[in-house]
Amino acid sequence: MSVIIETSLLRKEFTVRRKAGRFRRTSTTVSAVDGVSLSVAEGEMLGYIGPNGAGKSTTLKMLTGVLTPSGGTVSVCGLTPVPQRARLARRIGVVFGQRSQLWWDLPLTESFTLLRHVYQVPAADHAARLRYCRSLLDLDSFVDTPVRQLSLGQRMRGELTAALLHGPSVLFLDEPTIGLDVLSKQAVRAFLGQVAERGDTTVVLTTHDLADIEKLCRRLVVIDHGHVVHDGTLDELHATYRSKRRIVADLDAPWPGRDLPGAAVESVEADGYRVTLTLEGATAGEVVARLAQAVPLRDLSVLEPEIEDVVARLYAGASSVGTAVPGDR
Ligand SMILES: Nc1ncnc2c1ncn2[C@@H]1O[C@H](COP(=O)(O)OP(=O)(O)OP(=O)(O)O)[C@@H](O)[C@H]1O
Repeated sequence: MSVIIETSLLRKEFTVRRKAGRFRRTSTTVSAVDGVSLSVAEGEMLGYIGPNGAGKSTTLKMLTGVLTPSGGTVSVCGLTPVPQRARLARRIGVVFGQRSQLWWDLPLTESFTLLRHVYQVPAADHAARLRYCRSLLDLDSFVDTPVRQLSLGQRMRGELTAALLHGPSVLFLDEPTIGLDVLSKQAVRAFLGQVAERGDTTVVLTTHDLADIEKLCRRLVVIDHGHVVHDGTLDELHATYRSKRRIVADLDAPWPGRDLPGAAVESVEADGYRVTLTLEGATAGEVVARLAQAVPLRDLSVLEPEIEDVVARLYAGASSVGTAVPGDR
């Protein structure tokens, strides 16, 4: 697989000037992106996440040629984004939550036709891509409605179509599911899942909705204070942070307060009739068998580690040490 996005020690600093008294101004430098080195292979779907102000949007803006880096190198589709922005625009599609590429007063169909002319897409290619998006994103019921009358979910489906009509090699999505209702979220995720499966478009996705990541992205890059603090699969993230499976058991007698080999008692609730155990080295089956010997069981469930939990711990750890080294935790 060849590399389609590559950054090396990418940096962006902003100078912020503030009034300090009547005539004086002070200026401070904000380091928004501080040495990000990334390599994304063709066809990959990459989740790019981090807490507020971590540097995600600034990175995307440098990758799409909107912002000039302060240092380091960046290459997308073999092009340097800022000086080659016009050529890059033909190779990438962009959906940024705040900005629309649709014409507000026109129906979606007309925006799509205008975009065909902007990008000079051959009619047959345009028609094939539009057919694909119309059916997968279920656009038919609102494709003739002016954009300003669409719901947020409908508009987002239109935005995704608009971003794909010129057949980009890379799609940049900034918070594509933010504020969407459940059905639209599902539609957008299912569609992106299809795009990933086809494997001909590389996708970089930022989101605060970790379910997006869980459903779509095998690889996850976490950024905090401008630094990459994790780059790997979700499973690796769980392994690094030693995420544990848990067993919640409802009991027919109060918990006798015993040690169970291979598990740690996390909490005892409901007057001793509910116990939560964290698996430590033993399988769920082994622990359930030992539990059943210790006390009569009424009901139990095994909980998989929550991505929210592990990411919250990662953010907390990263923030407290500036540049986190997960292995040190
Ligand atoms: N134009 C700008 N001028 C000054 N500071 C900026 C500018 N743009 C971003 N910043 C600062 O750079 C840092 C990174 O911002 P960025 O928008 O990239 O974060 P983010 O991870 O996208 O956050 P969010 O999830 O809140 O959108 C923040 O401290 C932000 O205040």
